Amino acid sequence: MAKFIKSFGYAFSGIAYAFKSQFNFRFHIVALFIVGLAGWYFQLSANEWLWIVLAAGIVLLSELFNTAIEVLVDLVSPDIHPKAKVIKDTAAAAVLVAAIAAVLIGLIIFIPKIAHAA
Ligand SMILES: Nc1ncnc2c1ncn2[C@@H]1O[C@H](COP(=O)(O)OP(=O)(O)OP(=O)(O)O)[C@@H](O)[C@H]1O
Repeated sequence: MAKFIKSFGYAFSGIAYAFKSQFNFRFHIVALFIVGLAGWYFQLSANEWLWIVLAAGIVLLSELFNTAIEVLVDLVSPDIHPKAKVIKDTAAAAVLVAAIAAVLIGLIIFIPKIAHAA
């Protein structure tokens, strides 16, 4: 049990590192908070919340992997290397793809509600 709790501590320290070091991670947390407030205001259905949770999870997951990959590349290749560039750029692209999907999901859910309220 102590080992299980300890592993949570390690995971939270990873989240804390990403939060402190990555502007994008903080930006996505703020965006998620705003989406949460909007969801509460528009009284989203359970299905709509599921999509929001999935989108947010994928964005934060990709941010955390991107952070881990950046640190790993800096560790193994502190000097400039074309492959280090490809690895970092591809990891960043994964975040971009997740963020675009999340924005599209947000638009599909919120645009009809905003149009209806206007
Ligand atoms: N060792 C390297 N060799 C070649 N290109 C690199 C290297 N490190 C970084 N780069 C290039 O610079 C870009 C930015 O790298 P950096 O490590 O600053 O990441 P970042 O996305 O700006 O993250 P951070 O949030 O840490 O600033 C990378 O996407 C890559 O194109």
